[in-house]
Amino acid sequence: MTKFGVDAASFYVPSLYLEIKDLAEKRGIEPAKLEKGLGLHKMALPDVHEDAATFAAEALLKLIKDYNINPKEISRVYLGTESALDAAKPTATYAVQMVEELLSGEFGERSFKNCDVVDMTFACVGGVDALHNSLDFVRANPLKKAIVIASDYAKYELASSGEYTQGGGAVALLVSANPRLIEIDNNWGVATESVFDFFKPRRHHSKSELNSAPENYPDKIEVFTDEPVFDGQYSNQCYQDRIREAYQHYKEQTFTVRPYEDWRYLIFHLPYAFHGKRVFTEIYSLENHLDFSDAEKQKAIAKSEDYINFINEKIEKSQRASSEIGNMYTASIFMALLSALQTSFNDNEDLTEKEIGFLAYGSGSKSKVFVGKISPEWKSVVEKWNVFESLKNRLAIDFETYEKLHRKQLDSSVNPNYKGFGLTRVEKESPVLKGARYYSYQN
Ligand SMILES: CC(=O)CC(=O)SCCNC(=O)CCNC(=O)[C@H](O)C(C)(C)COP(=O)(O)OP(=O)(O)OC[C@H]1O[C@@H](n2cnc3c(N)ncnc32)[C@H](O)[C@@H]1OP(=O)(O)O
Repeated sequence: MTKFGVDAASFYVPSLYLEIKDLAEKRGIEPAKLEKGLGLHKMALPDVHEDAATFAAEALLKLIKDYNINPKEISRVYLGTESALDAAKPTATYAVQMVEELLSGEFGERSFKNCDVVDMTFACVGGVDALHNSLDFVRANPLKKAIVIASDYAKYELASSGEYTQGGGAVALLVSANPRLIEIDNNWGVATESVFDFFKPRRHHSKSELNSAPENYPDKIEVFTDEPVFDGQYSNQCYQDRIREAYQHYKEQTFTVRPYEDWRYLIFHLPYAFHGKRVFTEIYSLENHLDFSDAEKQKAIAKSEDYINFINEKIEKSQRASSEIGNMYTASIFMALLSALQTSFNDNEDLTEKEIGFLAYGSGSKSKVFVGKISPEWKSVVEKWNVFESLKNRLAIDFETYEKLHRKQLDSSVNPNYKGFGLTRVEKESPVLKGARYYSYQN
């Protein structure tokens, strides 16, 4: 029987970061809470010229180059994002155009001309929705290939309780038959409930509240902001509830008992590095008939030797990249996979035929639980990544620069050696092009 899944993968993380201890010091937070309590070390930040479209374009370009893909062979580019730049024109169109123009010498003009391009939005689970959809597509059309991109900038209000869980970047996946990285099984546990744990409504702002309102804006305007309305502890609870329900749904469909025991890695959506291990205690307790009825008992389970051994074996390696990057919203779950596989690769572990369990979550809210099996050729895909080496080649910025970047008060790139895709201009004058975004590539 033909197998379907992820044939290749690439990622992009912006070159700037802020040390979490610098943020902790300025905000009067104990660094140990962030480092040892939540697993945070560095927070990736977009430079002045970067956004979710340039992140996506960088990951797409890398995928095409590293795995010798001809864009004309790609039938779909589906982008999961909750950092869309426009409420009508998909961010994916900007990313595809950037790559098309850069590669026109090699592949001719409009190499994605016959490609179906669209964005999918459901908070952090939108990338998994794009993957699910693209897998259905290749299962129905086994000779065709799709690219899924997950790209986001996780931005929170300055000095809010979300500020230390910021981050950003993108992951791109090639989806096809006979995949070289991981085959994805077609059983999906799903759980949905409409809640307000984290969302980005249209909000009324007065001009003075906005960092970058143009001169001629009316005093009260309605805008999408890139900073969410959220309730942190409630969002943790919604995440825990949805993954429990989706995991249960997965079990009902697959007639499995304690499936997580067969999974080499548990790959979670990670809003911060330690989130997966903090919330999985409930499923672990249910599966092992442990008393989870009050906070004290829950703490005891989290601190038990059995649970700590379980984390060290099945979760810890997936957290490592997150500690260095922070939240990537839609891309976080895929980066957790890259982190685990890169670590196994570096440790010379043979993962062939090993099962990987995925527990995805998007606020608002939905979870999907699904399983993959590592392909025999997985190392030929992973050898292109160098996840941890590439994260070492970034530039630390100071707290003052971070605040200015956040407030959009800077005009030129912070990284003096910046190269790659960048926003060059947003049209302000022409009535028929007002708001149009123009990008270029800097060598
Ligand atoms: C947004 C998405 O991407 C979608 C989702 O996943 S929703 C779920 C996550 N929600 C978010 O990320 C929303 C934005 N972020 C936030 O709201 C908040 O940053 C947060 C909810 C993630 C964390 O909230 P918080 O109140 O700062 O932290 P809190 O939940 O109390 O946890 C602190 C941890 O540090 C530990 N800690 C505190 N001080 C410590 C110290 N000195 N040394 C070691 N550990 C310490 C605490 O014990 C606690 O860990 P345990 O519960 O495991 O013991």
